[in-house]
Amino acid sequence: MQTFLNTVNGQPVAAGKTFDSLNPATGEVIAKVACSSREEVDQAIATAQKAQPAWAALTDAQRRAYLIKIADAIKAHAEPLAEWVTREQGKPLGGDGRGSVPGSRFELMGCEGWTRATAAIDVPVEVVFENEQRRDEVHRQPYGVVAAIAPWNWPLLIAMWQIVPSLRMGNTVVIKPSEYTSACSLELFRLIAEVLPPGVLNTVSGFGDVGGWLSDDPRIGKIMFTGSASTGSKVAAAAARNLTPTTLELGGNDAAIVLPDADPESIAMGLFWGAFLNMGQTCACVKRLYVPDSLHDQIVAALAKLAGAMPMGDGMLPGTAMGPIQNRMQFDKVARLVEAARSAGATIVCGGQPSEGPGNFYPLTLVTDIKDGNPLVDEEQFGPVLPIIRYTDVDDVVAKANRLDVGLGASVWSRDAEQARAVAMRLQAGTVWINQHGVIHPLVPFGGSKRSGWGVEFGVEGLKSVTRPHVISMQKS
Ligand SMILES: NC(=O)C1=CN([C@@H]2O[C@H](COP(=O)(O)OP(=O)(O)OC[C@H]3O[C@@H](n4cnc5c(N)ncnc54)[C@H](O)[C@@H]3O)[C@@H](O)[C@H]2O)C=CC1
Ligand SMILES: O=Cc1ccc(S(=O)(=O)O)cc1
Repeated sequence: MQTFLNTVNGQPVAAGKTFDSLNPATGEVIAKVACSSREEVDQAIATAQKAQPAWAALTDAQRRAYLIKIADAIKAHAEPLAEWVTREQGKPLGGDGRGSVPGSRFELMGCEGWTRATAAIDVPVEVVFENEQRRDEVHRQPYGVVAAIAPWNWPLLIAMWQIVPSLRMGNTVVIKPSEYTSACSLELFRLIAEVLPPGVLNTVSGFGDVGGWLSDDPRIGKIMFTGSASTGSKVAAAAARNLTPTTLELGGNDAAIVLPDADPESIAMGLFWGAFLNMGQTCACVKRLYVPDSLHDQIVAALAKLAGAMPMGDGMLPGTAMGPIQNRMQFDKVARLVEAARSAGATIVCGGQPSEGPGNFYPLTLVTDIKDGNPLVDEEQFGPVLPIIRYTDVDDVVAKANRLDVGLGASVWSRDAEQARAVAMRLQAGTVWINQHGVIHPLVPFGGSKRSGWGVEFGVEGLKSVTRPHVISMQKS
């Protein structure tokens, strides 16, 4: 069985302790993964620190050229990487074209596309003030070593969102993948490190303690964390001790509001994938669907029809549209929330019973006759379950959408763009989509409001977030 190793200074690090990586579709052990010791974390940070000045001294054009090499390497290895993602994360291989199931190949296409798009962004020097006496320019300087801590839901894509902007702006990186998806991640990082100067991208792996050692190190110039709010708050506490600037991308509980003029048939597919992309294991998935009384039955029927048409199984098998839940912790959470809803009298329209046999398979589940306050509505399920809640009054539904302490995304669905925009403007979320949900873009800032995070990723703002401003202020006369 293959053991996946860390890469430090461009070299594999011999494994001391290892842990198992499981296939969520079968429960089988598919790989061994090195577990970093405290000394190895220390060494990875020291290596990144040593390599950083030379990396920052390259011109922006040279670093952009490295990003293109990274994109080319991803493209060249996309298929085996996609297979590892499917075996370890569970999402189906799917396709990479319009109309195909968005699975591992889609994730790899995103990794490549995001890298190329980030290489193409300009971050010009800003002249913020100029008159006859003075000129003030804002340049950007890298923070130094970025500590990146990644989750298991989109293990490669989210890691790329941390690595690529950091490198582009002259930082070096130490990244820790989730313990649930380390094999596919370490393989990607190894391939990327191969095309970079030694020490520019380094990896550590293991459990929460490894993430803790990394985020609590005073040599770290910037932390980029994606994961749960509870871990995010531990990372923030470590960052506070060292005064380390930190970006946090945490969970959400996105509301989608269908307005009474919407056409159920034409929005059903967008709502479906908005809720069930990656089996709902996506931060910016619809987690609560609010529908007007007048459209309730039509929307429920249209979503149930789509749910019934999605074959679920091992993502390596052709034709699979939906895979397993990635891990038992998440599976148990989903099962508990559905049971809580059922015992409170909710209707389980479809799904609701875990499949027999090996693997973390949980059917696509639609739940109606449920209200705000039920744990299935109020807690982020992060799985293949969607509560559908009736409403009659738009002011009331806006208040419901805004009542939780998280605010990553939200969406409004209507035939009338202006009416939808007016509702969108009242929603408390980092992004409010209209007639789509979770459709992120490499040039558009993405981040949470309230307790869904700190800061944004993507676009110019994302690049600025891995730098500090450096003001050059000149007297002219
Ligand atoms: N915003 C997002 O993109 C994501 C949010 N989530 C949310 O998080 C929940 C649990 O997902 P997990 O991946 O288990 O999240 P998690 O927060 O437990 O883990 C995320 C990463 O943090 C690391 N970590 C754990 N303890 C740490 C510590 N004390 N210091 C530093 N790093 C530490 C983990 O090893 C992993 O690499 C989900 O139910 C979902 O609600 C999960 C994945 C992505
Ligand atoms: O399209 C892919 C995609 C969309 C959202 C996210 S998350 O919200 O950051 O989890 C991940 C991948």
